[in-house]
Amino acid sequence: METVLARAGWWSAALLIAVLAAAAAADSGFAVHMTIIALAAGIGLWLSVSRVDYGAIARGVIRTPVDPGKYDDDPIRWGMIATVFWGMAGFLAGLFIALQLAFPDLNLEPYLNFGRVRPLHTSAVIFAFGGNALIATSFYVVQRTCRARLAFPRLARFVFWGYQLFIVLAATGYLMGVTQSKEYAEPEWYVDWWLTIVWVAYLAVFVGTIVKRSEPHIYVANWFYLAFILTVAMLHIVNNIDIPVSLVGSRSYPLWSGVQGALVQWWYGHNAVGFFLTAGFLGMMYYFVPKQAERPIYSYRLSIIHFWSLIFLYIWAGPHHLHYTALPDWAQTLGMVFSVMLWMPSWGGMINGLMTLNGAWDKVRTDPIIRMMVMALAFYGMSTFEGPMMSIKSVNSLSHYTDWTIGHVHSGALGWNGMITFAAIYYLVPRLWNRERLYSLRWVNWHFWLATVGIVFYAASMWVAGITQGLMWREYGADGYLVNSFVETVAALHPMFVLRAFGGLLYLAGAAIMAANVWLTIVGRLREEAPMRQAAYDAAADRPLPQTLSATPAE
Ligand code: HEM
Ligand code: HEM
Ligand SMILES: [Cu+2]
Repeated sequence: METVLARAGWWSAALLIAVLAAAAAADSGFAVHMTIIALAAGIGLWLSVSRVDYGAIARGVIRTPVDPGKYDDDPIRWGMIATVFWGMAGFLAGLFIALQLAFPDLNLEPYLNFGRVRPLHTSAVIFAFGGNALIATSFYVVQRTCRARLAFPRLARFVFWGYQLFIVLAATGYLMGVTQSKEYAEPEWYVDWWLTIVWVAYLAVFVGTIVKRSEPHIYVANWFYLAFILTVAMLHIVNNIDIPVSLVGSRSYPLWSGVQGALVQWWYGHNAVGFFLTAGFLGMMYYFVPKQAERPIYSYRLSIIHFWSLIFLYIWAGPHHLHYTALPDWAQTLGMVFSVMLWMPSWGGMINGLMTLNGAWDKVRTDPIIRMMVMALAFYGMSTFEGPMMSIKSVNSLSHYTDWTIGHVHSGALGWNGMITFAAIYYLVPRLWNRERLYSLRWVNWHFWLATVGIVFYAASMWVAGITQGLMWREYGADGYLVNSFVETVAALHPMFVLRAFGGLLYLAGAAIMAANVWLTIVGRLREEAPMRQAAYDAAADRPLPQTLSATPAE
């Protein structure tokens, strides 16, 4: 009883503060945000005093298995659903802005114009889709590899719900025009503060679980996850130091200004790629690839070298986003040199992942989940070759500001982050819900091909668009004047923008198939289907296998 009262007291206090802040708000964006927080607190209050067991209802809806199991998997199950949901939302927003670039009439002023939906897209895919995938998989992996239940279970639930609140505040803010205009760090100061609290709780749960482990060794995936959590905390705090104009308003001014501001921003932006989109997802790779392939990691020693060299080199490479700017030349060169060196550990990681399949390569033909993992690693390798190349100043003078960068971003994002996440989801969902298998493996294969063809359309059209743009911008006539006006370059890109949107549509369609597959697995349905490549196996049964297939690999 006492705890119910105490909880109701806390929720009421939060509700009261939010209502007062909404009433005193200096601008409408802040008022809307405080109203959202008040609503969240109101729901919390209702849940803590209500006699209806909403938890049981929720568990019924998402068919939580009765057996609680050895590990604390509830927040992971929610995280899987959130990942799929936000993924769909983020891809849809991506498709929408892609269509806006091709057909500008789609700019629906003011709430759905390109300038507002673009950060909605980037935050939805990186932080909502990627972030939920990282939090959920890290909680799964750390428990299994440490043989320990999550430390601080209440805090873990706070991390999940607090993070969703962060996403809602960020997304609604962009649509209302509440932004501090720092790319990938657009939320305003109070949303930043909230994320800091959630993130520290996340760190506490993760480290707490490692501390109470019953397995002496800390598996390498946990090192990558830990580097991701710690570094993102550091980046987030330093990049967001600012002074609010009013404590009840949404505006703020950053502490850093001028070229220092630019450097801090791109130290942040680049390492968000390095630690959010790379180190965290490598944590996923180091657990799920060996698991799905049922092979140990190719070289554990290489994984340690990979880890230390990657984190040491990444942190210096940020200035490659500021070539030919007011940033001192030596700093630009430093960024370039570290970027080129970064190629090596990146490929070390890719090779380590791919070679894990030694002795299991036949699975690429029969297991579409493995196929996705291989494709993810291939795109990881491709984008970490392309990146170092683009960081070379002379290359960057062509590629910078063009769609080449956009193509580079999406071969990493769609190919590497997307594919490895889809594979992890397909691995996890049947296990988390105690299902024999996925609803359909053949649907996974459909997803694989739609996504792959979608990426090819996206990346290829953006390479062409980028190089076209770069060359047209720099073309001088004999008279010394520029040959092309800007609008001519835009017109030249139109077909490429349409092709890119088509690629996005395919990618989204694949994800929709995944959402259906995941849901049907959760509700316990199984599609009747023959295993992949059954016909080939049946045929092979009648004749001797080719030499390469029958030979047992040397251990
Ligand atoms: C259906 C899939 C997707 C489509 C159609 C799509 C489309 C787009 C478009 C049109 C832009 C704006 C480009 C510009 O300003 O010229 C963009 C930017 C961006 N997208 Fe996507 N996107 C998709 C998926 C993703 C995913 C899954 C991620 C990350 C995991 C991602 C990350 C980004 C980032 C980081 C940017 C900003 C790039 C920059 O400023 O250089 N996108 N996207
Ligand atoms: C060795 C690894 C990598 C290096 C050295 C690298 C380098 C670069 C360079 C030089 C740019 C263009 C900067 C500009 O001209 O403005 C860039 C942009 C970008 N890269 Fe990479 N890249 C790497 C890997 C990746 C990966 C794996 C991803 C995604 C998963 C990624 C995501 C991005 C994003 C989002 C941008 C656009 C930033 C913006 O302007 O908004 N990069 N990268
Ligand atoms: Cu970078």
